[in-house]
Amino acid sequence: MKSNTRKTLDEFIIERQDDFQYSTGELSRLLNSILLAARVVSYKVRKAGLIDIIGAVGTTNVQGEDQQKLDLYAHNIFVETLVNREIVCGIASEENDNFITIQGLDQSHNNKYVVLMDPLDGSSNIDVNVSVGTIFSVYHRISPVGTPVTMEDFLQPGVNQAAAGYILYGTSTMIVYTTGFGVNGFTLNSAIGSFYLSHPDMKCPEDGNVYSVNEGNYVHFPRGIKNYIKYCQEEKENRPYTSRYIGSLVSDCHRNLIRGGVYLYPSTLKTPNGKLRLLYECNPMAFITEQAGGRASDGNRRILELTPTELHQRTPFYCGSKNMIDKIEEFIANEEK
Ligand SMILES: O=P(O)(O)OC[C@H]1O[C@](O)(COP(=O)(O)O)[C@@H](O)[C@@H]1O
Ligand SMILES: [Mg+2]
Ligand SMILES: [Mg+2]
Repeated sequence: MKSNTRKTLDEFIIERQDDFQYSTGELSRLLNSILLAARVVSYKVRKAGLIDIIGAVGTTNVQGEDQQKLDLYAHNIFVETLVNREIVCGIASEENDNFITIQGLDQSHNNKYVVLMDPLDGSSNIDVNVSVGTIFSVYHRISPVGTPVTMEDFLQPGVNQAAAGYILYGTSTMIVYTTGFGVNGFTLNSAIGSFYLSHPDMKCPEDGNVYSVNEGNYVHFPRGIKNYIKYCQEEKENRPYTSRYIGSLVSDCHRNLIRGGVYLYPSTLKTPNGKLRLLYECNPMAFITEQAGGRASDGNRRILELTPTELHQRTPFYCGSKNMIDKIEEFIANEEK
């Protein structure tokens, strides 16, 4: 179907405005701001090899990771865009130790939403031209409007998310998001600068034959996960499964969302809480995956029901096709017997 006969994301947002709780158009404007920033970042990513945006800055973030130029560029573009559009009262980002308080042009602290984000996901793939992404999570504040945003506004369980999504800078630039009424994907026609509905009502197959895990860490994995990986590699039924690991959470989860499959980032002896961050990686990907009929777990509990205690806390993460997550939990439970 030719792009100009498809629905644009702007039209889609207006049409679905009444889905939003507290529907005052603010969440629509917030989503539009994220789209604006995504276009700017996408433009930079697509010519990363030609301009001085590759490589490390020389600083580290609160997780001790070397910050890439594109990490900070994306962080600054999203923060600037959200601040200037007067919609959020606070922002938390992987690239900032603490949350950012946005008081608003009239210093009234009247805005209602907080945004948590991973401005550039898959940083290790930036300078080798492999797909990367941006992940965002939106909550309605719990502190009173008119007062400065608080840490509690960010430390909400994932079930409270008003919206979540990711932008994938891959063969094309896409945005996939949910507001709790299903999952839809839109592709950017960069010649026109509009996102068009390309993946309506996305559904994650209950089963798949792909597993995504960094097997380089195998020796450090818990027994249950080692057993599950052996199970994936067995010559039985529709196995062995295919191993696919891009090393960008957004890209691996996007593939599994469309074709079925499972992404695993287990705890290891070195990192007992795994690597991925609960608030701006796991919660938004879990909300999207569940809304598409998949599942997301820390091996025992539903990710969305975890109660956060720190802004940058990590959690083991298993996400994807429902029956495959059930199987992983089974292997972990058997290990614990
Ligand atoms: O290199 P590893 O340890 O397998 O980790 C890869 C994972 O780490 C991440 O890169 C972490 O995200 P950031 O790039 O945003 O820090 C995920 O995208 C990816 O799935
Ligand atoms: Mg990330
Ligand atoms: Mg990142």
